[in-house]
Amino acid sequence: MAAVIIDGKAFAAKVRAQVGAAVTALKAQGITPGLAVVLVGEDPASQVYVRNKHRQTIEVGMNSFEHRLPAETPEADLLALIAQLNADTAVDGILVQLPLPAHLNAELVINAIDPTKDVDGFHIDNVGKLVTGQKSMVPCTPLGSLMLLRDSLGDLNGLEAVVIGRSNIVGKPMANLLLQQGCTVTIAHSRTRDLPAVVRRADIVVAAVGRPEMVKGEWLKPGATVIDVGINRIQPAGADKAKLVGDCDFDSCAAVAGAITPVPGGVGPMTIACLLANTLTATCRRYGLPEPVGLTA
Ligand SMILES: Nc1nc(=O)c2c([nH]1)NC[C@@H]1CN(c3ccc(C(=O)N[C@@H](CCC(=O)O)C(=O)O)cc3)C=[N+]21
Repeated sequence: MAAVIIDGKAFAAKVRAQVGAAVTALKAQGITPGLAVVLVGEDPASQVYVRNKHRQTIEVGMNSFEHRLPAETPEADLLALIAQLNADTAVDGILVQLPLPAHLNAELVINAIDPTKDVDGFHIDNVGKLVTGQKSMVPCTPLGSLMLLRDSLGDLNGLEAVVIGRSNIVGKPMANLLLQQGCTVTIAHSRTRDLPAVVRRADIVVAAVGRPEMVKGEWLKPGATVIDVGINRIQPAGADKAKLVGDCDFDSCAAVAGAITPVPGGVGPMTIACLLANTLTATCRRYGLPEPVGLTA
């Protein structure tokens, strides 16, 4: 069996086009959504992401406010910037790029963001709302993954889903979204006994562990839908260039799965598209306008 390759790049372009059309309509009413991105320090990977976010924010017609702070920024200064962005009426969404330098308390910083502007969905209010099924801002990577799953499978009710990874930014919110969709959800992690046997039950596998090519095709139930959230830069032996791989061993998984997301070109582009979708949603809620259709959980 050869799996369908889920084209996250193309799907993300469609999401951005829908966001762009909605932004055009908002602008006709005098509203321009604004996204503020805060980057502390000079992590090279983070710089690339922040640049991509900035470019795509402009492309959909939103205002992009970038704040680059030195790595040694005191916590009080960062909190002061967040307070300023919370109060700024031109700012509808705020994202503080993670990871933060070690001297900064990420939990404290995230929870200082106005939850209605928390387009990452990491604020404790949004986490609590997601878990209890209240309207919230939903983390971008899980939201993007859910959009791809719904597009591939339609109704998810009753399906067995295994999420590998229990992080606050992917594993836990993903599991909650799938539960809300009526899936029977298992969260597997580094302490899980016999991971291959657990994965073999799954109609849906979401791999978010950060271990290059860990999930093998032999682990999968034939026909399973595989969402690979991993983005790992590896240096293949003998090659001079680093290569991007997921948490799934793509070739062996694609031979068994019914559908699978590639890396790159799968979940990654959906993450940024959903950041823009969340910024649009936050703007609509703020002005009491109808929310965009199909861009929320
Ligand atoms: N507060 C916060 N929110 C985030 O959402 C957040 C963050 N911090 N810190 C870093 C991670 C990482 N992240 C990615 C976004 C897009 C791609 C993406 O577009 N990837 C492309 C290729 C990227 C490449 O070539 O390096 C792809 O998979 O096709 C990847 C990773 C968002 N993050």
